[in-house]
Amino acid sequence: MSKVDPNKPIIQVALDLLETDRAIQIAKESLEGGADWLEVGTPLIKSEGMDVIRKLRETFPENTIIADMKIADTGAMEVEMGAKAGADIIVVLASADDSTILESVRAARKYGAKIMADLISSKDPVSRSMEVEKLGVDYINVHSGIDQQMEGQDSLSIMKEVVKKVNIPVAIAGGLDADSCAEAVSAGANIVVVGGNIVRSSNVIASAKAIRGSIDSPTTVKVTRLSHDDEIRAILESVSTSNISDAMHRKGAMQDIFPMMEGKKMIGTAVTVQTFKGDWAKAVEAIDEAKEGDVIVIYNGSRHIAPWGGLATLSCLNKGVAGVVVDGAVRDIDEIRKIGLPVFATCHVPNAGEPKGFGEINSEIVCGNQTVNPGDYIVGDDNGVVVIPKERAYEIARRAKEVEKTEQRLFEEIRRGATLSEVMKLKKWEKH
Ligand SMILES: O=C(CO)[C@H](O)[C@H](O)COP(=O)(O)O
Repeated sequence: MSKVDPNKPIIQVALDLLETDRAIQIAKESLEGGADWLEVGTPLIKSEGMDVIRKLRETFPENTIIADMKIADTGAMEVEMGAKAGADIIVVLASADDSTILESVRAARKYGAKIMADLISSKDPVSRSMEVEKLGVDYINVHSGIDQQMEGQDSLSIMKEVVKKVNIPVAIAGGLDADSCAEAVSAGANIVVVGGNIVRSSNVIASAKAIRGSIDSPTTVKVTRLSHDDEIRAILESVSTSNISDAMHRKGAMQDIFPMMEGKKMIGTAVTVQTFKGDWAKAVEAIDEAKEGDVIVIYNGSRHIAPWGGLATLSCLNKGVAGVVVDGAVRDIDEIRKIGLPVFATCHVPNAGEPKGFGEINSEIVCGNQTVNPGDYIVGDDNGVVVIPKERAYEIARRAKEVEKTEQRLFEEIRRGATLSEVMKLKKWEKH
């Protein structure tokens, strides 16, 4: 097992996968890219048991292997299992009872293994890190779990406090990428634990190399902080409506709403319009209410009379409106296509209604059979339109990004010759 050298930060690649053979392949690529330690991720252990540790030990006899068992109880028995299977370091939950941690440490000593305490979900991580150090653990992992990351929690600020309080090596985990790894190492982390941004990338070697380069010269990496809204938009820019639908468990996709032109991506926050069969006054007045980056979302209620056309579309350009969605008809489709603003609707027809002024702007509406509230994030592409409730926007954007990264890896494996059924292991994972 390699020692922790304060001058050479360690990359611990978290193999959060479900199959042994894919884990071994990605481990090989990670090591080629400069990773140091191999972590058998919790999902992999739950899916394949101790055999995956044995297999990794057999394949990588010289590398440090971590079993991320997140032990909560029966410390001695579970540490013995992991150590005998070939793990050098076994992970226990720092929130486990002191007796569990003590028993884990005793068993580790007996089998020549070490203990890493994971602070995930600890109520007071800084205090707990000092307590578990006294109990004899060898490493502390300051960790924002995958679900916590999706809600915006990050482990860097906690890690900066922990490194001041303990004398044992400190790891950090939770959605780390090259920039945040550099920031973490600059702030005192000895070990960076990276899962998704290596193992769910289409080019594992390059991703590992990028992280190796960033932590070996952390001062050269400039970390840019985006506003919350800009960060959400940046993530949504990199995913499809299909990824978002998956992230929302098939919720959010509007029905019978189609792109009026191909190849347009639309991301924005909803300005909603409730109108009636072609009455275009409120729809057009909504342009005046909209701010840059908004999407005007209109419930029209008719497939035959349009409340929207070329003039209104052109008018949107003056306000920086990101796009328009109409549950119903639009017209002047030739002009709309020339203007190029993303417009999504049920259909297009020649006739429009009158500007009578019935309806309301910025109330809750139903569009494409989906509830839309003002400020909800609206994303459109060649597949269609999805609505993301504003209060879940960051979480869903992050989860959609994880879906996209996983798919990138599957595309790569199919390019290497596997079939979709093989890469998905469909036979193994059919619901029984
Ligand atoms: O232990 C874990 C989740 O419980 C992960 O291994 C850890 O969070 C690192 O993965 P990622 O970089 O994708 O967050």
